[in-house]
Amino acid sequence: MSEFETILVDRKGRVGIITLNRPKALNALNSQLMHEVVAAVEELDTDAEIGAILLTGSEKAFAAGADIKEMAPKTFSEVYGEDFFSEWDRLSAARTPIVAAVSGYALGGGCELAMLCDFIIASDTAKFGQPEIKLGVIPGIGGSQRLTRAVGKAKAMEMVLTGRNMDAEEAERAGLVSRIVPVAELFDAALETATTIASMSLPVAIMAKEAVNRAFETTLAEGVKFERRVFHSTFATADQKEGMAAFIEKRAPEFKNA
Ligand SMILES: CC(C)=CC(=O)SCCNC(=O)CCNC(=O)[C@H](O)C(C)(C)COP(=O)(O)OP(=O)(O)OC[C@H]1O[C@@H](n2cnc3c(N)ncnc32)[C@H](O)[C@@H]1OP(=O)(O)O
Repeated sequence: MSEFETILVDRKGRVGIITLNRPKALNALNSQLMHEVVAAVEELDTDAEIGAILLTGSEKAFAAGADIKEMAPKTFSEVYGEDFFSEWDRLSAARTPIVAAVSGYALGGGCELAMLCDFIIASDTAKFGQPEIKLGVIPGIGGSQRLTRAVGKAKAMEMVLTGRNMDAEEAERAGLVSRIVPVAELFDAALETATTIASMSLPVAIMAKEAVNRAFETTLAEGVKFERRVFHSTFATADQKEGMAAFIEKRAPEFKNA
């Protein structure tokens, strides 16, 4: 695994763990951190030994947003010219399931990074928000789109226009997070979830992820048709044979990721 300065990368079994590590800046997402997270995800994504990725921050902050100090002096020609923040889009191309474990602040780019993951497990101290408007800008890493799809127009519009934060309970009620756990249990709970995902057949997990994501990109009829075709494809895997044989023989499956 490559050497990184703003993140820590570790492995537990088949789970790749990326921990944002700029504690003094509450994990503010500067360019170096962005390059490193994207590189680490891409590296883990192409590693056949990895079946799930866990992305987390510190207890106080998952990430307090894009780095305001780095961004402040930039000009229009610079941000437009370099298509500033477009590098984050590469996370959407990852096929391996990515779980975000969020404690404390997930604001602006931090909330957007969590939403770039496949789902979010939150601690009871988590706070989500898109406060960019208070800085005279708007979300730029997909927040206006992903937050709206996650929580609906009314809540997303209020948050984006006022910069109000949501606590973990509101985020769970609104559908932004899959569940809340006590802060002391967050890492273990998220790792257990990621380990469960990594214990499944990787090609089938990738197909399942692709099918759920298709719901955001297409009509219901097209989405159901896509799901049906991918479901049919699972019968081309050895793991479908193994999974069903294991059930019938009353034993645990031994998936070969094939
Ligand atoms: C523009 C786009 C597309 C996306 C964005 O993400 S814009 C940024 C959105 N985020 C924010 O506006 C949140 C900014 N941060 C805060 O409001 C506060 O830091 C806090 C409420 C999250 C926490 O407040 P607290 O008093 O507990 O801590 P601070 O003393 O304010 O912060 C500690 C340390 O971290 C630096 N910091 C925090 N957030 C950022 C950031 N987004 N960018 C750069 N630096 C950040 C903060 O300046 C302080 O460092 P110094 O003591 O060295 O100033």
